[in-house]
Amino acid sequence: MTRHQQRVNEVFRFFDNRDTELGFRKLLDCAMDTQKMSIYQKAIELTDWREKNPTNIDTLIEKAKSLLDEIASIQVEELSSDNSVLEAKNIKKSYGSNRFSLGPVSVQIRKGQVYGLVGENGNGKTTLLRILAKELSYNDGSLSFNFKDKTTNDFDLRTKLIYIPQRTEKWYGSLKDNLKFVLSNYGINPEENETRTLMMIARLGLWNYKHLKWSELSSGYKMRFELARTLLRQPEILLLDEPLANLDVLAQQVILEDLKAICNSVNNPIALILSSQQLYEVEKISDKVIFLKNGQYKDNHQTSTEEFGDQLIIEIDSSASREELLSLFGALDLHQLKYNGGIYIANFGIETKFSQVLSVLGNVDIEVVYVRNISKSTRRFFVN
Ligand SMILES: Nc1ncnc2c1ncn2[C@@H]1O[C@H](COP(=O)(O)OP(=O)(O)OP(=O)(O)O)[C@@H](O)[C@H]1O
Repeated sequence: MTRHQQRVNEVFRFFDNRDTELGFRKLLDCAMDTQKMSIYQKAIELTDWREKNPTNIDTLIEKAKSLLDEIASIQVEELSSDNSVLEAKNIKKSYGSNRFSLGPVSVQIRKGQVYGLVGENGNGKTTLLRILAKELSYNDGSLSFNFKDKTTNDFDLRTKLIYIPQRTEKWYGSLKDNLKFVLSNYGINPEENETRTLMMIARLGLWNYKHLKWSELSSGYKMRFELARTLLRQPEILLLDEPLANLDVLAQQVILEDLKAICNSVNNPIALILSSQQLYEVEKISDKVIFLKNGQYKDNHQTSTEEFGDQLIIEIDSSASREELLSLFGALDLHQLKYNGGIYIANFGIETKFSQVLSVLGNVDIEVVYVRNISKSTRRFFVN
């Protein structure tokens, strides 16, 4: 079975389980992979129908499955993503006027992979992203790309390697017209331009916003517009600086899930590196997390053994006093209990199991807001 067929089957299961929200977004991903304008048009019509008939779920499922049948029968060209598309080796950078220095940083990423770049403010995330985007020079190391076709000029490079900064520029006119303008620069004929633009608008959840102006969009939808504009150009590497800033938690989860799915396209996979302060959300979708502290790079996996061994590290939000917790954990192999910004961080020996900690906490009458096992999360770098 091809990867395309596997993806289509997965979407069928979403509709079988009446999960039409995520299912519909995944259906649009599969439709986009076909690169067939006739399929795009049907997906666009279905999006419009769905917006006009939000409560008619049974008919939606029927219509979606019929389109899926058609999508399944189409041969989709699968692009191999075995080799890394970007390789940075021992990159170093320092700003003359500032004591800050970055690196050495080495990164290797393949298409279809998502890397999360995390770290506190001022630790070099933007600097690294801009270096990888070839927007900023570096002092030492090397940076190489392995694109599908050779890049011939700067415009070509800027199509394949796209960096979206934290603050984007204001635009004029309607959202849809701005998106159509992108494709007109690539000499796409008007009919195909309309179809590709509407398809992207549908996929990025912008259907009801397509006639709005910049000033009428919330920051979340401005970010979605930027992504639509970028994805229309079919980049191979996408570097996003803080795409989650100003989004509420739910919107963050939805956009991350969308990004992951879009980057995993069978036909046009993208290597994505995104910086964020939203540690847990980013960790959930990332293939790898890069942590920067004072410009120094930490590989989550490697550093775990060097700094923490196989300790069990637990974060607890509780109004219990330190003494109460110390006495509770007395029977377990507790190495350290720190109070950190309103929450406790407890380090236990490798013999202690998370289930034992949960059991101890569950057997007493103290208030616990949450307990989280951060032994493998980059969160432990932040709190130590
Ligand atoms: N053009 C510049 N000239 C001198 N110093 C700079 C320049 N740009 C950034 N810096 C310094 O480099 C350091 C890293 O900045 P950078 O913007 O890369 O961090 P960041 O992790 O992206 O921060 P934030 O999360 O706040 O955006 C900071 O100390 C910053 O002041």
